[in-house]
Amino acid sequence: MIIALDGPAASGKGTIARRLAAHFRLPHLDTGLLYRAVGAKALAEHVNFEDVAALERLAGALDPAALDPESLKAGAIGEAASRVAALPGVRAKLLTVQQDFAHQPGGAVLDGRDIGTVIAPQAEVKIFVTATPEARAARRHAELVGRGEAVTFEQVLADIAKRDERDSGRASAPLLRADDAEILDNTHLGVEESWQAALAIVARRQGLGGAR
Ligand SMILES: Nc1ncnc2c1ncn2[C@@H]1O[C@H](COP(=O)(O)OP(=O)(O)O)[C@@H](O)[C@H]1O
Ligand SMILES: Nc1ccn([C@@H]2O[C@H](COP(=O)(O)OP(=O)(O)O)[C@@H](O)[C@H]2O)c(=O)n1
Repeated sequence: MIIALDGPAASGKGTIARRLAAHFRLPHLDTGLLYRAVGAKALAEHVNFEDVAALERLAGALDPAALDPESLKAGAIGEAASRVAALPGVRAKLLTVQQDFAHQPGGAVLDGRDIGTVIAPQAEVKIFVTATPEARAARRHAELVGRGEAVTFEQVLADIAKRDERDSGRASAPLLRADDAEILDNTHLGVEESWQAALAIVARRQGLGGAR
C-alpha cells in the first residue's frame, strides 16, 4: 500500500505520515527533507540562488541516506528549500529516489507537495492535509520557539504565506490536491483528532478496495 500525503507547510502531514508508517509498519519518507537538504547546502556554500546549474549540481550530488532532520528543520531552510524546489532541474534530480522509495515491495508512506500528483499518482491512499495559514503559523511558531529560534508569530505567518504562494504558483509540480485525494482540514483538530481522521480515511479507502 502506498500512502501519499500532500499539503502546505506545517499542516501536520509529517506528524500523520510518521504515525501511519508506524501503525502500518511501512517505511516513511519526508520528501521535504530532500529539498531542505539542497537549500541548506546552497546556503552553507553561499551558492547564488539564481545559479540554476549550481543548484542542480547540488541536488544531483545529494546523498538521501545522510539527511539530518533535526538540523534541516530550521526556519531559514524552509524558505531556501521552497526556492530550490521551484526549479524543474532540481526536481528532476530528486525524482527517481522518491519514486523508488514509493515503489519498494510492501509499500511506503511519503509526504510532500506532489506525492499524489507526480511521485506516486497510483497511490492507493491519498490525503491532502490542510489548515488555515493562521493555524499553521501558530503550530510552526511553537515548533521553532521550542527549537530555541527567536522568531515572532507574524514573521512565521509571513513566511508561510510566501511559501504557500511560491509552492502553489510554480509551474513545475505545484502544490495541488490530486483529484482522488481526500481533504483533511485539521484547522480545528488537535494532533490526536487529526490522526484519527487520517486513520478513518485510510480505512475508508481500504473498504473501497483501494488499499492493498
Ligand atoms: N492537528 C494539529 N494540531 C496542533 N499541532 C499540530 C497538529 N498537527 C501537527 N502539529 C504540530 O505542528 C507542527 C508542524 O507539524 P508537521 O507534522 O511537522 O507539519 P508538516 O509536515 O505539514 O510541515 C509540529 O510541531 C506538530 O507537532
Ligand atoms: N514533495 C515536495 C516536498 C517539499 N517541497 C518543497 O520543499 C519545501 C520544504 O518542504 P517541507 O515539507 O519540509 O516543509 P514544511 O511543510 O515542513 O514546512 C516546501 O516549501 C516545498 O517548496 C516540494 O516542492 N515538494
